Amino acid sequence: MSDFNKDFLFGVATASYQVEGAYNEDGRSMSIWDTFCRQDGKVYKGHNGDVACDHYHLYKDDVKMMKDLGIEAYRFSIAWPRIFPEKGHYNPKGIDFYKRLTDELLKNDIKPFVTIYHWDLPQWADDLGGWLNREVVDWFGEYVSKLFNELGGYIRNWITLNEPWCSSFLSYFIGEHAPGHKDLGEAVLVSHNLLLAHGKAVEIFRDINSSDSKIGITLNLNEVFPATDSPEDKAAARIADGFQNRWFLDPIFKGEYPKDMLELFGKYAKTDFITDGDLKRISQKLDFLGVNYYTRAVVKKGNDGILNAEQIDVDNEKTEMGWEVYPESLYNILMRLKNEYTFDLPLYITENGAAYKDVVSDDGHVHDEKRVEFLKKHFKQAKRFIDDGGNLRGYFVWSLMDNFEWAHGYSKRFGIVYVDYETEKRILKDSALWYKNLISTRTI
Ligand SMILES: N#[N+]C[C@@H]1[C@@H](O)[C@H](O)[C@@H](O)[C@@H]2O[C@H]12
Repeated sequence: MSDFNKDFLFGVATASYQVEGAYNEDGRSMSIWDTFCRQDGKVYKGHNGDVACDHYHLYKDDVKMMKDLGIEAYRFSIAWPRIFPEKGHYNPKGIDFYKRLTDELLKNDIKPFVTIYHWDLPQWADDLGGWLNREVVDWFGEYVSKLFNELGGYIRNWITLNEPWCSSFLSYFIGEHAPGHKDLGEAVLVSHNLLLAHGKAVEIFRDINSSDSKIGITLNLNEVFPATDSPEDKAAARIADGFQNRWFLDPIFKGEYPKDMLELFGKYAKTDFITDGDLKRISQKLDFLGVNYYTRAVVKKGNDGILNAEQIDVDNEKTEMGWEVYPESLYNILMRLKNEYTFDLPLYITENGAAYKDVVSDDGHVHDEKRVEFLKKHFKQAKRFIDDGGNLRGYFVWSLMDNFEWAHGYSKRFGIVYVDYETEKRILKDSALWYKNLISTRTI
C-alpha cells in the first residue's frame, strides 16, 4: 500500500455536450453534434444532447454530490456555441452559466479545470468550413480571448483541446464522429488547424493570464504492440503508433511532425498544409500535459492500402466498449512521455474510466464491481509511475456521471454516478463510494 501526497488532485471529468443539455437555452446555438445527432443513422437510436444530464440546471446538486464525495477537482468543458452563437457575436448569458458553475465549485473547494474545446464546434463555423478552414484559428482566438478575460480570474487551469486525434481522424477520416467525413487528406489538414488553434490559445494565454494560471492540452494516447515479432507486424505497429500518438506528440514537444507519417499523409493531404512559423506556434512551452488513457492496441499488418495496420481482437478482459483492460500500458505511456517528450513537465491523467452494463439492483444501489476493479488497477499504475519519479499531479476519472457517449448515445455508462435519464435522478454507484474512500485515505 502507498499514499498519494496531499497535493495530488483526485478529480472527475465531464464535457459540455455530454452532460449540459439546455441545447437552445440562454442564446446557445447549434453545434456540429446537434446537427450530427439529427442525421439518420449517425448516433445510436437517434439519441442527442438536447437534455442529456440537465447539468445546466442541476449543476448545484452535482457540485454538492462532488463535495460529498470529497472530489478535489472538476474537469468540465465550455460550449463554444454558448459563448459565440454566431460568428463575431458574443453572448454574455453563455459565460454567465460558467461563472455560476465555477463560483459553486470554488465555494465548495473544488478546483475547476476547463477544457476549452471538447468537440462541440458551433455549426456556423462548420458552415464556413470549420476545422478545414484555416480561419478557424482566428475564430478560436476570439473565443479563447473572451474566456480568459471573463473567467481567467477564477479559473487557473486550462486545457486548450480535448483529444485532437478524435476531432480530426475520428471525425474526418473514420467518420464516426461529427461532422462524419471520410477523407484522410481532410483529417490531416484538420489535425494541423487544430494544433494551430491550440498554439494560438497558448499565445493569447501568455499575453493575458498571470503566471499562477496554467495551460496544457489533453491527448488520447495508447500503447501499440505488434501482434507478432514479424517485421511486417512491427512495421504496422510503428505506423499505428505514429497515427495515434507521434502525430501529435512530436509537433507539440519536438516542433516537427514525424517524418514517416508526414511522408505517408503527404500522399493524401490536399494542400501543402504547413507554412512558415506553424510549428513554432504549435510547439510553444506548456505548463502540463493531460493524458486520456483507456486501453492499448495490438496491431498486425493490414491491407487497407493506407495505414496497412489492423488492430486485432485480444482474448482478454474487456469493458462494455469492447476495449481490453490493460492497466500496465498506463504506466508505460507515462514513462514514455517522461523519457521521450515531457521529462519533468507536470502530467495529469485527464481521463481514465470504463463503461460497464450498470443496473440499479433491488436494494436501490448500483454494484459496479468491475469498474471498482478497473479503477483500482489503473490507480495502482499511476502510483507506480509516481514512485518511479514521475511528475503526475492528478487523476480525473471519466466520468462523474453517466452521460451522452457520442455515437453510442446513452447506451454506454461511464459514470461513477448512475443517471436515470427518465427522471435525471443521480444514484452513487459502488465505484463512487470506493473513490470517496480512496480520496479520504489517499492510499492505494
Ligand atoms: N469513449 N469514450 C469515453 C470518453 C468520451 O466520453 C470523452 O468525451 C472523450 O474525451 C474520450 O473518449 C473518451
